[in-house]
Amino acid sequence: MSTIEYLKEAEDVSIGIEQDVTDAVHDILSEVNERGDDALHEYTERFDDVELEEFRVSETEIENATDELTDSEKETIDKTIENVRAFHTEQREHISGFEKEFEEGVRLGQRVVPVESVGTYVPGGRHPLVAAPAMSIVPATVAGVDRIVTCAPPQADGGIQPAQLYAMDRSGADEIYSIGGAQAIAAMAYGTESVPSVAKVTGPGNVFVTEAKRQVFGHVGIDFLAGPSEVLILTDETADVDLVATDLLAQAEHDPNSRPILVSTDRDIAEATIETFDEQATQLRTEDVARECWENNGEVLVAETMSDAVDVANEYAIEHLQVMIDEPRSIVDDLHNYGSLFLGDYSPVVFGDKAVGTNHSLPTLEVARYSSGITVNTYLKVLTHQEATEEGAARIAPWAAKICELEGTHAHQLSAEARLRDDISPKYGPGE
Ligand SMILES: NC(=O)c1ccc[n+]([C@@H]2O[C@H](COP(=O)([O-])OP(=O)(O)OC[C@H]3O[C@@H](n4cnc5c(N)ncnc54)[C@H](O)[C@@H]3O)[C@@H](O)[C@H]2O)c1
Ligand SMILES: N[C@H](CO)Cc1c[nH]c[nH+]1
Ligand SMILES: [Zn+2]
Repeated sequence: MSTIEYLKEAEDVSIGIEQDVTDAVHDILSEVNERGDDALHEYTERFDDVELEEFRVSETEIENATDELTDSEKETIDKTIENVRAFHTEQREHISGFEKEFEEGVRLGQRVVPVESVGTYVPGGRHPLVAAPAMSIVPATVAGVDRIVTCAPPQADGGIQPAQLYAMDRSGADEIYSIGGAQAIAAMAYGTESVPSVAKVTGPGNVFVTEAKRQVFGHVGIDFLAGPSEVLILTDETADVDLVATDLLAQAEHDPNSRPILVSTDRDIAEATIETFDEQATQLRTEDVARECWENNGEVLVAETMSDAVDVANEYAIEHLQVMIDEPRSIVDDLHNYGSLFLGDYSPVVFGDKAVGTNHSLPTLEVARYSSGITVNTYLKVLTHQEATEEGAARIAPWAAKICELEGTHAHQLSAEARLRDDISPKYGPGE
């Protein structure tokens, strides 16, 4: 049993999505499915406050966005895309097919092939996230996906924010649409007059986007649920309180529904962080959202021992797990539920969010208990195959037939028995 004490506890500890969001999203999905572009126009006016003639972004708009950026801005974005490509290319090299003779005359194997078409959502409501296109689109290009469709919400002028649009194009999107929220997920899942349907929808977003992905799952594939950002920082008595507070704020500013959590083995550090968080928040241009988030969802826990703290981290199965203790590597083997792990004072979440090359599209809502974040695997299928020679088949047929007999699957039994050969097949049948 872990011994922990809450200095600050979120009032509503439910990690689920509220029923009113579920209902609203259900309506949006049904309307887009039934009425296509007409519904997209209505929702874009209602939620994004713009009227659009075309959802598809033209080559000219992409060129204009590119012209609006300075060389240095473009180089910065290119560098992030390059880093994400390098990391995911390495990842691809560690996923392989194989074929092997498991029994004489029976070869079994697997091939790794890309999903044919994907739709990637790029968040852009509060902040048009500029590194986000690389995170969803680049791994799809590395996997070899044939058709990559991508959507981001329109800004006040009706277009996608220039730096974000540039990043979507440079990351390798084939088709870019200016559509946000649940309606974008619906369009990519069901297809409309303007937007093609795809086999799998991926990418993070707010609660509406996340719930929409949950509801379209089955009709199309999804990556996993990647909702409002979360961080759990684990500290001991050596932590630098200023850094801890800064890094909590960095996720709190994302969304009022974000979850910034501190678990410390040292009470003084925990109390000082609460004070410092408050002081630093006043300096932020994003203070309102960060405070609302901290007020509703911020948590501070004191754990008696490091082992208790590790148990708490595993129970939370948080999106970003930041370890700011004397020897961060000493507990790595004990940590097994997280989206991505950040070790030491010099590896803040923002590096993974924006720059180093690991993926920032990560599971939230305790989904890290069963899923990892976006990897090249997200866009691949592992397809198995088998080939037996006549002799190999004759060796397998008896026991396949026997299993069928036990089940009563008669046609299966006959299919197996059609491959028996008196000279090879071992004896089988009742009593043998
Ligand atoms: N888990 C991850 O990997 C990850 C990564 C990046 C970002 N994020 C999260 O993405 C989110 C981005 O959220 P955002 O809101 O800024 O952008 P967003 O693009 O996810 O959502 C904006 C859209 O939400 C829709 N919307 C807004 N209010 C609505 C309402 N009342 N009803 C129905 N639809 C509505 C609008 O259509 C709008 O276009 C944040 O929560 C952030 O934490 C998560
Ligand atoms: N922290 C987010 C993942 O939850 C990713 C991100 C992108 N830009 C800023 N943050
Ligand atoms: Zn972030």
